[in-house]
Amino acid sequence: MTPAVRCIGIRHSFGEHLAVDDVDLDIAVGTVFGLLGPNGAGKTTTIRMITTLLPVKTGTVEVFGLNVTRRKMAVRRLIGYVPQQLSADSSLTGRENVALFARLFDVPRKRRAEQVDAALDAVGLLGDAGRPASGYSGGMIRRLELAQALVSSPRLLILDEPTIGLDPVARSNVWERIQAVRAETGMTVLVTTHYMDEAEQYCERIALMHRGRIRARGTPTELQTRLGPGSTLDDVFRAMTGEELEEASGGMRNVRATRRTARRLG
Ligand SMILES: Nc1ncnc2c1ncn2[C@@H]1O[C@H](COP(=O)(O)OP(=O)(O)OP(=O)(O)O)[C@@H](O)[C@H]1O
Repeated sequence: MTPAVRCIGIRHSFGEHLAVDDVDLDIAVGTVFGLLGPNGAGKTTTIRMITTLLPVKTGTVEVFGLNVTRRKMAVRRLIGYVPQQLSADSSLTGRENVALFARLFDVPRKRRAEQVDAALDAVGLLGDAGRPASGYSGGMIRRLELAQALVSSPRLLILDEPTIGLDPVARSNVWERIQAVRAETGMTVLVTTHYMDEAEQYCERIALMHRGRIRARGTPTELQTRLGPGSTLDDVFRAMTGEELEEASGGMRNVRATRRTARRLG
């Protein structure tokens, strides 16, 4: 069966810096796939190539068998994308925000109102849809962004760090919504995260990325079993890279990224 995503030998450089280095990925239709790694591993750059936002200069990317370079517009129609940066407008209501995306993504006019409400309902925001997003909590904003991505009924949902900066309750709430929509629609989900516990709990398959390369892949259990009983994904990461995840994701960059998110949600 044609996979939802296939990357073969993709590379991307920013100047001299090789951010994505010979990455192969195969994501089966209907899977929740986690691309894991610390800040700066190359996860966002990989995702931006899959979503057609960055050109694929080396290697090949296909989404449901469509080449992202040759069939850019067709690929975009299949994808719902929740980026790390703020994509909701705080001056608009929840419903207006989702309606804007419905227009952007060419949801047929006749079906728009119905699909906007269905997307808001799927993320548990129908009751708050008439309020300006400026009054939403961080978790509600993330769920609103999820509704924006879902309104076009994508076959592939891509989420870049969907729960960064959220408290544990809001984090599990976002995940429950993602899982419910997935169960109902059979949509494929590609998610990046550096929360290993979330990957263990919610992802069926994962790839561990570090310094531009995939260092390990498999189901969470397969990866943990390779190291022996009681191992966590943090242990796997350490064994693959020789570094602590904390160390690898530490420093100013991490602080800046967290602050950026906190500001955006605050
Ligand atoms: N526009 C850019 N210009 C220059 N360098 C960049 C750019 N975007 C990313 N990089 C660099 O490429 C590398 C990979 O970044 P990327 O954002 O893909 O990592 P990431 O795993 O998604 O981490 P994060 O969660 O912090 O975004 C990093 O070293 C980063 O500094």
